[in-house]
Amino acid sequence: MKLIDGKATAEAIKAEIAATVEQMVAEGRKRPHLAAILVGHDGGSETYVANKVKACERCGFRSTLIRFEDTVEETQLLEAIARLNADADVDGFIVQLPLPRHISEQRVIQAIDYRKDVDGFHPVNVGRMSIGLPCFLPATPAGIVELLGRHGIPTKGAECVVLGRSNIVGKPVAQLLMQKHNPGDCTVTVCHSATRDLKEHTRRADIIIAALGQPGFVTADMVKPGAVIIDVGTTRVPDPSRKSGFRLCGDVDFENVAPICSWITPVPGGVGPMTICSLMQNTLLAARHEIYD
Ligand SMILES: Nc1nc(=O)c2c([nH]1)NC[C@@H]1CN(c3ccc(C(=O)N[C@@H](CCC(=O)O)C(=O)O)cc3)C=[N+]21
Ligand SMILES: [Mg+2]
Repeated sequence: MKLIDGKATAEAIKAEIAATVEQMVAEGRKRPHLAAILVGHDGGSETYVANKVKACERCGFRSTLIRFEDTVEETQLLEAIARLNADADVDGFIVQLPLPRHISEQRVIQAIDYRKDVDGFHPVNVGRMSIGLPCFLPATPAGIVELLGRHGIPTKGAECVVLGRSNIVGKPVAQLLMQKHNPGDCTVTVCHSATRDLKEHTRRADIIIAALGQPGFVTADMVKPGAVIIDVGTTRVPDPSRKSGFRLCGDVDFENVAPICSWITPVPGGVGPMTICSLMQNTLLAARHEIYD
C-alpha cells in the first residue's frame, strides 16, 4: 500500500504558485486577492477558512475575510456579494457553505460574478465544465484529479465508483473523471443512498471516491484488492482524549482498507489540503485572466 500524501503535494503546488506570484510582482503587477465570506461560527467552517487565509499567505496572495452572524439576512449577504463583484482589486471570492437555513444557497451562488467564482459553483462554471470548456473547476474534484495525475495513477479505462452525489464533490468529480482528459477516461458509476447492492459496484472498482460524509463507511469487504481509495470525508467525531475534543474521521475504515489497496489518501492530510490548494490555483487563474477576460 502506498500513501497519497496530499499535504506534501499541496505544499509543492503552493511553492510553485508563490514563485509565479513573486514573478508577477517583480513585473509590477498586483498580488492575487482572494476574499471569503463566512456566516456564523461553525467549527469546521472556521477551520477551513483559517486554512484558506494561511494558504493565501503562503502563496503571496492578499486575502480578505468578511464575517456575518448567522442571523444575517439574505439581502445583506447579496449586498456584500455585489460589493465584491464590483471591487476591481478582488480577483476571486467564495461564500463558505453551508449557510443558515433561512438563506437560499442557490440565490447566493448565482449572485456571484461567474468570472470571480473561484469555487466553481456558479451554473455558468458548472455548465462549462460539463461540456469541457475552460472554467473554474470545483476545488475538491480538481484536487482529486491532480492527486491522481501527480502520482501517476492510471485512469484510462478504469472502473471508478463515486460514493455520493453532491453538487460540490460527487457530481463534478464523476464529470471530470469521465471526460477525455488525462487523468480521465474512466468508466464512472455514481452510487448514493438509493443504490441497490452497493457492494456489487464497489467490489468492481479500480478507483473508489468516498464522498458521502459517513465515518468509516467503506469497509475492507467492499474493496477489490489493489484498488485506489480516495477519501473525501472529514467528519468531526467527539474524542475526549484530544485537546480539541474531536478527531477528523474519513469515510473509509482506513485501518482495515489500507492493507488491501494499492494507493490510499489519509484523513487528515489527503484530499483536504488539496482542496485548499485548488482554490489557490483558481485564484491565480482569475488574477491572470486565464479563463475569462
Ligand atoms: N464555498 C465552499 N467552498 C469549499 O471548498 C468548501 C465549503 N464551502 N464548505 C465546506 C467544504 C469542506 N472543505 C474543506 C476544506 C479544507 C479542508 C482541510 O484543510 N482539511 C484538513 C484538516 C482540517 C482540520 O484540521 O479540520 C485535512 O484534511 O488535512 C477540509 C475540507 C471546503 N469546503
Ligand atoms: Mg441553506
